[in-house]
Amino acid sequence: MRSDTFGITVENISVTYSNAHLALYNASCYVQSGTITGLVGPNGGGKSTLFKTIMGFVNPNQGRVHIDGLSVTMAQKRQLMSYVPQADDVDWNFPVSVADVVMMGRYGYMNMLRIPGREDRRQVAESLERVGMTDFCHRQIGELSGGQKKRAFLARAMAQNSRVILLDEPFTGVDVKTEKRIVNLLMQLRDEGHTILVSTHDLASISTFCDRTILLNRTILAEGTTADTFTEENLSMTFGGLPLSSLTQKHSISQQHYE
Ligand SMILES: Nc1ncnc2c1ncn2[C@@H]1O[C@H](COP(=O)(O)OP(=O)(O)OP(=O)(O)O)[C@@H](O)[C@H]1O
Repeated sequence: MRSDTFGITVENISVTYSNAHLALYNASCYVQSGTITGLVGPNGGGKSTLFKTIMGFVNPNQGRVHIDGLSVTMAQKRQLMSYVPQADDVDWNFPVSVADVVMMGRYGYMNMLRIPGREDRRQVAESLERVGMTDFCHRQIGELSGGQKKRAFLARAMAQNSRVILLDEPFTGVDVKTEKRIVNLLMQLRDEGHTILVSTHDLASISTFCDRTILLNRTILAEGTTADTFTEENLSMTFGGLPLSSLTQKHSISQQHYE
């Protein structure tokens, strides 16, 4: 397909977990370079699985992923992608400070001893400043609010300075002001040339900041510009026949609930 181009190319990916659950089936999509692309689908629809496959944390049983034309392994080596995980995927009891977490984004640039240099410290300070977390840099990560945790992990992704940034539900549990702040940062990063893929259950805000949208329910159901893709018909297909008005309210929708 478009593996020679910039952006993320996902071709015919299927993922089966060890419990035999088929989380993704024959999924193909293209995340265009230099855009913010929203990834939308019901709970259990496979969004995190797609992120983890792109990051190389999960191995597909079929299909291929390319990031800026490179295989996942090569893209990892070149620090091409960074990941802001869902809050549930993080051990908040791990005894590290906010500054330590953000410095982890620089590990790929350090030698085995992981002694930060001047540029590493500068990038960490700048990233903390941009997410408004400088005053919290010595705080243990377990002692942060939900919104502060998201901002700390976004700062880590920014310090990594990778072209591609994946964010798994960055708005869950954050207040309106923090959501706006994160959206503004994502738009700045997009304008600086980063490629951003973001999953969210906040359907009401998708059309305000996502250039493109991918609809996923175990496979890709629709993709394209948000104006073309984010239609009542496509959303009904993805979420199983619910009216648009009920979907664009700020809540998450369980696949099982509507099956
Ligand atoms: N490690 C795992 N082992 C077995 N099954 C898994 C594993 N991780 C996820 N699943 C299953 O795969 C399916 C897809 O999960 P995934 O986390 O990718 O969905 P999601 O779209 O991110 O959901 P949500 O919106 O709730 O975050 C679900 O049915 C889930 O139960």
